[in-house]
Amino acid sequence: MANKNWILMVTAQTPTNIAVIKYWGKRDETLILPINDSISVTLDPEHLCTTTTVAVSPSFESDKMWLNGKEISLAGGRYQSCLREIRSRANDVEDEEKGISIKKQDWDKLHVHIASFNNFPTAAGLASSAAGFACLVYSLAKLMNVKEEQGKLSAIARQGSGSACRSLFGGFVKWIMGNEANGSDSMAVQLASETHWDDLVIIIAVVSSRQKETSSTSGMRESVDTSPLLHYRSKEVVPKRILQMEEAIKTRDFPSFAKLTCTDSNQFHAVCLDTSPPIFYMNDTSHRQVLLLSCFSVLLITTL
Ligand SMILES: Nc1ncnc2c1ncn2[C@@H]1O[C@H](COP(=O)(O)OP(=O)(O)OP(=O)(O)O)[C@@H](O)[C@H]1O
Ligand SMILES: C[C@@](O)(CCOP(=O)(O)OP(=O)(O)O)CC(=O)O
Repeated sequence: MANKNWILMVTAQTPTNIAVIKYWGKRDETLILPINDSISVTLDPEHLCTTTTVAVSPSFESDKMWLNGKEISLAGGRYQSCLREIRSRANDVEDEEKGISIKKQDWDKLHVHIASFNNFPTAAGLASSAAGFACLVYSLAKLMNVKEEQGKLSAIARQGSGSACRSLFGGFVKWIMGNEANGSDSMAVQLASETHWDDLVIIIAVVSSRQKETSSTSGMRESVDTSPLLHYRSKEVVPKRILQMEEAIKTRDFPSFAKLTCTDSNQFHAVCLDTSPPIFYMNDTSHRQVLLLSCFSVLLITTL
């Protein structure tokens, strides 16, 4: 690696996912382990998605990241966890055309530059962290020739943002909460592929592009600490709903799918109100939309 005049790049695109049985609450904040299973639908990549380019070069002096054109700090534990986990699984990379040969052991000394763009509002309740961290992990894994299967990669993306583990798969996806203290069994699995339910159309109505006042991370922390309803929900309600939702997806039973989705979303917002001080994610426009759409018997999957 004496020659410093080379650069190797990988670009990937990852869609966001919308939870139909929601994740809200962690049992481990560092490893990002949830208090209940969740199920989501991954959107088509051409709609709401993240595009991330990761590059490596011997001339880079430190790891750096730009989000939507602005440099952000990689110091946070979440970015560091993803980088560390992927680096520890890196393999040899050969690019004969460019005359590049990176040995497994070189990856610890090389730095990466990351540029990521969301084609939808960031931190506004449309799961930008899901698409963002899934895309980051996927593109880094490609760059470093990581050979793990998708489930293992989902467990790494989970350490960036919980919902990100579900965006590693298309179609209908379940995040199994797992029981192990080290998080090894907390990962996403695909329930059904993107072609399973072709006539299901998801409409995303963006009622505000403004950044949420309470991030999901701090919101769920406050709910875990103060909401009795959340603990009832995670133990008594979600396990049954997960089974019912899996059945509704398997049999393409739209009335059940729609009812479960709306009921779960309403309970999620009820938990937010039960949190002290209460969290308000819906605004007047979203309330009016939910009412209007229920009049037309159409399903609106509320993202938050
Ligand atoms: N493309 C990206 N690459 C890496 N990190 C990202 C990307 N987009 C967003 N993030 C991270 O995710 C954070 C936003 O996460 P947050 O959970 O608050 O909002 P959201 O994911 O848009 O909404 P929600 O999860 O509530 O639906 C950003 O502040 C940033 O740290
Ligand atoms: C309401 C949700 O969208 C919350 C998503 O929360 P995040 O995955 O963004 O939270 P962190 O794990 O702290 O990054 C429900 C869901 O996607 O299941």
